[in-house]
Parts: sequence; structure tokens; C-alpha cells
Amino acid sequence: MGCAQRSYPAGDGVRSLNGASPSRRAAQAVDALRHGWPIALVGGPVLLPAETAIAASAASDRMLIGAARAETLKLANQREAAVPHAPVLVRGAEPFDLAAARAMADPALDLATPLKGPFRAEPIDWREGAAAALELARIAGILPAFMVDPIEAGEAQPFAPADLAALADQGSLVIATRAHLPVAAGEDAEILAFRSADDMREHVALVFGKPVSDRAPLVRLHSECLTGDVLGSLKCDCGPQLDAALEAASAEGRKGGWGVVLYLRQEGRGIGLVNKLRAYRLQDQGHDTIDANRRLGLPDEARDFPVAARMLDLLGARAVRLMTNNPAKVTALEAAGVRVAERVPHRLPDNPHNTRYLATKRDRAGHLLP
Ligand SMILES: Nc1nc2c(ncn2[C@@H]2O[C@H](COP(=O)(O)OP(=O)(O)OP(=O)(O)O)[C@@H](O)[C@H]2O)c(=O)[nH]1
Ligand SMILES: [Zn+2]
Repeated sequence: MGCAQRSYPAGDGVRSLNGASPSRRAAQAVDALRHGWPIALVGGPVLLPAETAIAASAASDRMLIGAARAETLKLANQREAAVPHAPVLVRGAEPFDLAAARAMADPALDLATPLKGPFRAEPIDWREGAAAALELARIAGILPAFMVDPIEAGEAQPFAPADLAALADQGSLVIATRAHLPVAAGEDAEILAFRSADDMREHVALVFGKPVSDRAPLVRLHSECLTGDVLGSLKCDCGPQLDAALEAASAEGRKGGWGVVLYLRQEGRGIGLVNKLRAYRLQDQGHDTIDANRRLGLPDEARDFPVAARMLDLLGARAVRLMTNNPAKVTALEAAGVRVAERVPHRLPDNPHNTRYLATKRDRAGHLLP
């Protein structure tokens, strides 16, 4: 192989954008990554997602990974490692085939598949595109690792870094439908489902009591946790927190006020279920919840709080009493335009499996926990 370093003039690829809108290109790029198809960065290389790639004979000289993953390979400099999900371009001594690329992508495999170096970090002159591609991988819920300009990659989906903004636009979020939903916490609850053209995830709100605009509702922003909410996982405190939030919101309704539980489909603090389970494997190897995310090359916090603010706005709640132990959540919601009139602590008893998790939230993420 040994292909010469290509240069990527800004216009390269623009001709192949076919006049599609940024939101269509962004949606098609996420879809491509989920299917294992390559994307063609405008002003940059073709990138093949290592985890999902279906091109069995693909091979490349270089890979794009996150800085914290590169640090585990002793490749990131200090400045890069300070931003764990910053892009790092890595050249291998030998070309990466798909198996080698996947081993590079997934740190949870390191014990089983030792990597064959030496590797070398190279400067990236398409940095904005590189960062956008890693973010796109997070949104797609796959490992942030790409083969760069691979041979035999198949047809690529054009993607411009600026297209990413379309995925963060809350403008199109609407209440899609609403219905009465009797639940264990209260028989008079109403469920509202929200939809946005740019996001396949359907968030919901459960409202107890009568919304009255002159009274701040008691609100819980609950982030999806399939393992804790549905399966009763003891590794976190999500299940008991959800039950207690529903009870508290319902009690507020019974007292003549109103209570709201937003159920936000942002699994694993926004990295998705599969990547959260990969983080659990790393936790089993001794890493805490924050380092586990970072070693995967992912942010330890990637939730979208503006979407919660938009939902509250659609419900008519401009000020809220927020049930949380996480001051960063208060700040994020206020930054998105919702006044937090009061922070209401939302602590539940711990268990032997989640004490380290809760201690990490307290000591490293600033949660107000005993
Ligand atoms: N990536 C990752 N996500 C986790 C882990 N444990 C729980 N989660 C997710 O974390 C989210 C809940 O966030 P927490 O940090 O527990 O709490 P919080 O919502 O910030 O704070 P509170 O409002 O005080 O509960 C859910 O989306 C869970 O799926 C983990 O070990 N790794
Ligand atoms: Zn959980």
C-alpha cells in the first residue's frame, strides 16, 4: 500500500454534495456509520468506521481515534490528552486491516488482543472534519475510530463538518401526541411524546397535576438507563431515582401543583447503550465511570440539555424546581433558558455495587452527595 499523503483542497468533495441540505447529509452520514459505510469528509479524507465496517478487505495506513484512546497507546501529547475526545491521527508500522482496526478501536479488547506497534501520531490538517467525524460516531452510538482513506472501502457518503449543527437544532421539536396514562405513581398522569425531524430518539414527558404557568413545577430530567430503569441494575442509582421522581411528581400534583418527569433518550450520558456497556467492561477492569468513557475516546458527559429546555418550554414551564444532585445539570438548563428556582436534592440509598459509582460522581463530577 504505502499510499502517498493526499492533500484535501477545501473544494474537494463539494461537487459530490449533490445539493443535499445539511440536515439530510448529517442524517445520511449517521445512517452510513451505523451501516458500516464510509463517509467522505469535505476538505478531508474518506473515513471508514472501524467498528461497523462491512468492507472485509479494507485496509489503511492510518487511523483516526480519540486522544484518550491514543494516550493508552502512548501516542497523544499532553495538550491533546487534556481533551479526551480530541482527534489523533495514527500511522501504523504495517497497514491496518479490519481486525487490526477494530482492536485499535476498542480498548476493552486490549487484554485479549495486544496491539502490534509501533505507532506514530501525525499532524492533522483537516482537524475540524476529524473532530466532527468523532462526534458523528458518538451520535451514531459506535466506537469513535476510523480507517483513513482506506482501499476497498466502497462508496462514501459526503459529509461536511458544518452539517453537524443540523443535528443539534431543537427548532423542529414538537409535541407529537399526548394521552392519559395511569401509572403506579398516579392514575391521572398524562404522557406527551416529542419528535424532531433531526433526531430519531423520541423523548417523553409524564405530567402530574394541572400545568399552571404561575407556579414552577417540580421537575426531574431523567436520562435513559436501560440497565437501571428496566432491568434493575445495581451498578447505578437510576432505577430507584426514576421511581422516586415519579412518586414526588405525582405527590406534587395531589397537592394542587404540578410535577413533570422528562424521560430523555440519552443512554449512558449520551454515548448510547452499546458504548455504555463497553464502558462497563472497562469498569470491570478497574476504571471508574469517567475514565472508562474517556478511554473509549468518548466524552464522559455528552447529554443534550437544550432539548430538555425546549420540552419544558413546550409544556409551558419557564421556571422549575429541579430534582437533582448534579449542579452541572442546573447550569446547563439555565444556560438553555430555563430558570431553576430551586434545586431539590434527589438522593437514594446506595448498595454495595454502586458505592464506587456514587463516590466518583461526588468526587470527580461534583455531584452533591454525602
Ligand atoms: N457512560 C456511562 N453512563 C452511565 C453509567 N452509569 C450510568 N450512566 C448513565 O448516566 C445517566 C444518569 O446520569 P447520572 O450521572 O447518574 O446522574 P445525573 O442525571 O447527572 O445526576 P442526578 O440528577 O443527580 O441523578 C443515565 O443516562 C445512565 O445511563 C456509566 O458507568 N457510564
Ligand atoms: Zn443507570
